[in-house]
Amino acid sequence: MHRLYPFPFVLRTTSPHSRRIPAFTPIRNYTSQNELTPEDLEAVRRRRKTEWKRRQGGQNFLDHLIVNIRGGKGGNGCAAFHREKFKPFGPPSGGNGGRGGDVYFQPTPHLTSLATVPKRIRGHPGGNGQGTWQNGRAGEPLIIQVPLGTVVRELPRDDPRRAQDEWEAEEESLEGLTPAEKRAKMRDNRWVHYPRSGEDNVGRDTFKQAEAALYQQERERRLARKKRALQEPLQLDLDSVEIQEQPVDAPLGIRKPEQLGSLIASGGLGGLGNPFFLTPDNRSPKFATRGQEGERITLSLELKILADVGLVGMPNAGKSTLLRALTGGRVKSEIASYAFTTLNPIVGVIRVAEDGTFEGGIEQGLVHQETLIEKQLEHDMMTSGSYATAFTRNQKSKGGVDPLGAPFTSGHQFDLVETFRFTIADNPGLITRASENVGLGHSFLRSMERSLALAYVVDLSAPAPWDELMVLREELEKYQPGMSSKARLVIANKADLLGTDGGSVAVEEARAKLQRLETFVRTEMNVHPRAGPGFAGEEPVRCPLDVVAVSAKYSQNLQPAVSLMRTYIEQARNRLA
Ligand SMILES: Nc1nc2c(ncn2[C@@H]2O[C@H](COP(=O)(O)OP(=O)(O)OP(=O)(O)O)[C@@H](O)[C@H]2O)c(=O)[nH]1
Ligand SMILES: [Mg+2]
Repeated sequence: MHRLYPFPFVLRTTSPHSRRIPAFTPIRNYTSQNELTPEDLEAVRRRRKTEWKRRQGGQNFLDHLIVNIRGGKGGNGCAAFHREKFKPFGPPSGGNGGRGGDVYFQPTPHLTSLATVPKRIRGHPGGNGQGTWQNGRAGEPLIIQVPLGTVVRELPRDDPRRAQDEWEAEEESLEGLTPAEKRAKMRDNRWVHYPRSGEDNVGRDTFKQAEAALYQQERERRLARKKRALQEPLQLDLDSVEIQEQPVDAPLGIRKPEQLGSLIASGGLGGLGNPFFLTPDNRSPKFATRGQEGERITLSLELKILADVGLVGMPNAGKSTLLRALTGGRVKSEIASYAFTTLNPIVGVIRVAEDGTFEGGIEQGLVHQETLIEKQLEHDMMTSGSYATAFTRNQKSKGGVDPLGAPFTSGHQFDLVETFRFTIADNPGLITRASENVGLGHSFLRSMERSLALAYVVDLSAPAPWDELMVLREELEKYQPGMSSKARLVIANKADLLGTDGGSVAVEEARAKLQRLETFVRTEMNVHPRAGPGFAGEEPVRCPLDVVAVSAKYSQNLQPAVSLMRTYIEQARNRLA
């Protein structure tokens, strides 16, 4: 049957020409309820553009996915009779079908994106039964690995993205047939007949009884499934890896318990062979049942990136540079002077030592260039052979003279004194009207909902950095009322660009600008905006913010920022504990 979709562009075909269908194909034959307003079209166009941007550039990071899953189909039962010399009427000997394979989700720490999870998952089918009482083999369980921190939710029955269940699919395939044709087709889908006895079977009472019982069981199963989906829809928070230890005194030769994960969709039962239908008044049943369809379920998967601190800022504020500086260049976040360099969140780990130093702060004067320049430098060094005599990271930390640079004096055995570590997420830039999905939208903010603290990053060299702050706060509030109260810190980046000529006037100006920013934050930003339904009529929440001026590019003044972040995290963790 041809279906009329409200959006012509959601139709997926394998034809290469389908890509050329413009997004705004005129839509004809529209009923009034399908009428699309220009705003709808604009919203859809923006969503598609956002998705396209997020996927381009080889970054196949995915944090939200809808998957359709089917358990494996059970194998068919067999209708056969035992044949042996001098035994003219052997007993029925058809084997049962094997059970369909179940589908499991197993969380694994090795994955960081949902990109590897297939959108359509089919369990393995069970084998068919055969003559001489041979049962079919059971379908192997299918284990799908998902990243740790995946939240699995079953889509409710009224969600348009939900795929049909097996009965709805059958009903649709029967549409337009006469009742007799429907009955015949349904019978075909459920029964296997002994050769040349189909018509004869259908007229017999024993078959009719068996058929009625089968339909009855099916109705009960369908009802039970509906009830389960309504009362206890599947909801899983896969944030721990299951570890099953084999007891140490287990006897030799016992197989290790297999780690399957969480059961998502069970396979269908195998069909029954004809011996099952043997009764006192039917000594040669010439029919068997087919295997049942596996359970069908549509799930929404969401990946929670768990970072303690999230960086929020306009494009080009220097968030990626800051992440590189804080992690001592370990995180290769891409840096470039154009907007929207970062397309997906990136998480880095900051390791803090006992005395407050952190890994990124050890090598003084480290400069974080733009990715392109850095690659060129690396290439030049590679071709000139300078790497041949260079020290490795570990050699450097043991003290000694690096042939490439100045003597390395710190001798910091970092791993020995690390006392605190936290994670920090670099995010794509947020701009005005991001909450309306302009720019890269705000979908990445989802992963920041769970951050313990947020830090605004602004460009201090911009004419009015305070305006950026207002926009950022407003967008956070529009995304989720109350979210901006998580922000604790304002990082005024690119401080190196102020007072560059060294003249006292320029330095004074720079100081005045920073002071103005601090005053603005103290007076305008310390009270939570009373936006959103949850905040109407409540006392304004006080949320004082700290301001730190840094230069991410030249790794300067980062230590105060790190110790402040550490304080927020410790406070938040204590509150949670
Ligand atoms: N002078 C100076 N330039 C900086 C500093 N931090 C970043 N930059 C430059 O600012 C530009 C943007 O830096 P990114 O780190 O890519 O900015 P971003 O905020 O991650 O940008 P998006 O990913 O597009 O949102 C680059 O050209 C950096 O070299 C700094 O402290 N001083
Ligand atoms: Mg960036």
